[in-house]
Amino acid sequence: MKIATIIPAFNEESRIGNVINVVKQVDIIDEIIVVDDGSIDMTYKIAQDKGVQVIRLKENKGKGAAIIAGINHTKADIILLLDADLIGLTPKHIINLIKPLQDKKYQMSYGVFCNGRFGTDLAQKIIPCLTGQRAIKREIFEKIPNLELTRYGVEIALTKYVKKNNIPSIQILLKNMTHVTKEEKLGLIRGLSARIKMYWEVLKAIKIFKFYD
Ligand SMILES: O=c1ccn([C@@H]2O[C@H](COP(=O)(O)OP(=O)(O)O)[C@@H](O)[C@H]2O)c(=O)[nH]1
Ligand SMILES: O=C(O)[C@@H](COP(=O)(O)O)O[C@H]1O[C@H](CO)[C@@H](O)[C@H](O)[C@H]1O
Repeated sequence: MKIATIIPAFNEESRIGNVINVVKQVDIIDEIIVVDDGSIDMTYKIAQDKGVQVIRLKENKGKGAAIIAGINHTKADIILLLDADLIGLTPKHIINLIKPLQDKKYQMSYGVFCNGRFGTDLAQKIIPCLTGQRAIKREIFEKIPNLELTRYGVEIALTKYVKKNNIPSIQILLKNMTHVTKEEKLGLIRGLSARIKMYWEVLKAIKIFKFYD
């Protein structure tokens, strides 16, 4: 089974290189696709210089659209989604996410931070489905309408669909991992505002995808 890693990235110039370096160490990964979602920093150039496939969206269309743009660029059977701002990612984390699908026991795995940092651990303990670290069979994406419109709601849409259709999925603990928060990226005020916008998009996805309930 072909495996493609898709990394949606919006203004991640100082973080994306580390994530790409780790993915490149995992030899079961056939493709690495970074989707630059309308960044205004050097995300595109840094990813390109790492020698991976980079898709550049002319304007920011949101995480859901970025992921779909990446999926439309590959024929891989298994899609590994990773955020561009991860801290502590190792090849073992990646293999642990992919193995349940390679063994054909599950069609989706989703990673939950633990022993990383209190804040990000807690956030994912409270709402484990809000995680960008997932391995998913490609055909699942093809069955969910309008994923490209979900922005930060993409994880909700995926989770709802999998639950609604009793698709076997498994939670994978991502030990000693965390990610850079919006406040750390943008400062307190802009970070908080971006967080509120994110949770609004998540709530909209819960409402839109209600019929998957
Ligand atoms: O409009 C957006 C917003 C976010 N992202 C990417 O989606 C991932 C998760 O976003 P973010 O880090 O903001 O979410 P958080 O992990 O902070 O909830 C990161 O790789 C972002 O660069 C994106 O591609 N487009
Ligand atoms: O962990 C969380 O509470 C949120 C917000 O993380 P930040 O503190 O803003 O980095 O991030 C999760 O939810 C997002 C929306 O579904 C996903 O895009 C992230 O991948 C996920 O880490």
